[in-house]
Amino acid sequence: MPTFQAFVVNKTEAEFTAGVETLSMDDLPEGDVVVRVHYSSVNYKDGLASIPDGKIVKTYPFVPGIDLAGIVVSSNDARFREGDEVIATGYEIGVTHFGGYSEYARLHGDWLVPLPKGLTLREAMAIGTAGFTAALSIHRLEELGLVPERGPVLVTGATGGVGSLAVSMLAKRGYTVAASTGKATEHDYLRALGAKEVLTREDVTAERIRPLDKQRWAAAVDPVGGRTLATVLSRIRYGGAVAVSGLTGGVEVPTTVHPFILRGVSLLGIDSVYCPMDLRLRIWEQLASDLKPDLEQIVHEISLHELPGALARILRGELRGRTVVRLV
Ligand SMILES: C=CC(=O)SCCNC(=O)CCNC(=O)[C@H](O)C(C)(C)COP(=O)(O)OP(=O)(O)OC[C@H]1O[C@@H](n2cnc3c(N)ncnc32)[C@H](O)[C@@H]1OP(=O)(O)O
Ligand SMILES: NC(=O)C1=CN([C@@H]2O[C@H](COP(=O)(O)OP(=O)(O)OC[C@H]3O[C@@H](n4cnc5c(N)ncnc54)[C@H](O)[C@@H]3O)[C@@H](O)[C@H]2O)C=CC1
Repeated sequence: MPTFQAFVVNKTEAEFTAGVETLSMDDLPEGDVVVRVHYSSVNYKDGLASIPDGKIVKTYPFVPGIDLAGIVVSSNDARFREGDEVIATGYEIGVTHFGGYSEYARLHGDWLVPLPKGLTLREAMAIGTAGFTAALSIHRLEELGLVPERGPVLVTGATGGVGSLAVSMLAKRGYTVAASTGKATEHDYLRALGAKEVLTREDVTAERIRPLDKQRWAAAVDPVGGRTLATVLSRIRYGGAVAVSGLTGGVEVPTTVHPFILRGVSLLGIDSVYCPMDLRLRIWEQLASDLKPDLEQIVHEISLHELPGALARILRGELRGRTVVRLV
């Protein structure tokens, strides 16, 4: 039986291990489509899946990787045929179902998105869950009426995956982008992506969060959460909105009702994982066309063997932009 390489995490009462192992097709979970994975990517959630108490992985041994893109090698699902290029992100992938850090994956056809014209498999993974989340955030804000004329849009955690892609997409769409980062060395990177103003983490995370503060931004894309989200809510302009997707800055949000009831501010929750397939397909089409970000400035490529270092770095907030994992 043919064997292949995968990054496997295992947790027993005695120890936690993580590393590249040789697997066979019989090790893969059930599913109707087998994919030769060409690229995967590194997301914050994958970082959590690679540590003992990340609360992502439920059963061990396990292959993490919430994103993958590759070519169908066999299919019992009439919608997919050998040779089709596909993307899979979210659902149970890399959480309860073996994920993308593997040369082969067996998946449910319901989770697969045909690779849209205008994207390569590598570009699809440079976007990945992070870019999909940034695009979904922009889509939800625009559904609520956001247009460039409304005023500047803030992106928090701006050098990260969601953040970098949001800055690039918003700037290409004509928005005036303010980007906040804790990395003093990355201001030029953010300006190159299209940010007009670069703020520090402290600028957007107040020591004392006021119920209402000076109105600054028409909207915000926020993958940070925590005290940053509470501060940003108090500074959103009348009728504006914040699309929150993440928790790198913490899960407790010490806000009040005031921004919501006195300024009509909306808080939009962004979930990429169970995003319905019809909307998912529309967002990927946009990512391949009018929302396609400038990926080459953002992407960095690694091998399966370099994953442990990248996963540790994303948890320390040290990765810049997007990291794709090459499996071919
Ligand atoms: C790409 C996406 C992301 O990056 S999202 C950010 C990464 N995700 C996380 O950090 C979440 C990690 N999980 C946790 O911290 C915990 O599971 C929890 C705080 C979300 C909930 O913990 P708790 O111990 O309070 O409850 P349970 O784990 O028993 O779950 C209660 C209830 O919620 C359902 N649930 C759990 N996780 C999720 C999820 N990710 N999405 C949707 N629903 C979830 C779980 O099934 C339980 O429901 P029930 O009907 O009672 O079975
Ligand atoms: N809701 C959803 O469907 C999704 C949620 N997410 C969440 O979004 C967040 C970002 O994900 P990625 O872009 O993949 O991660 P990333 O690590 O690439 O980006 C996170 C950014 O936050 C910054 N950061 C870290 N600690 C911080 C702090 N205390 N205060 C302010 N900034 C801080 C980092 O420096 C980095 O720039 C994560 O919490 C992730 O779980 C990501 C994708 C989908």
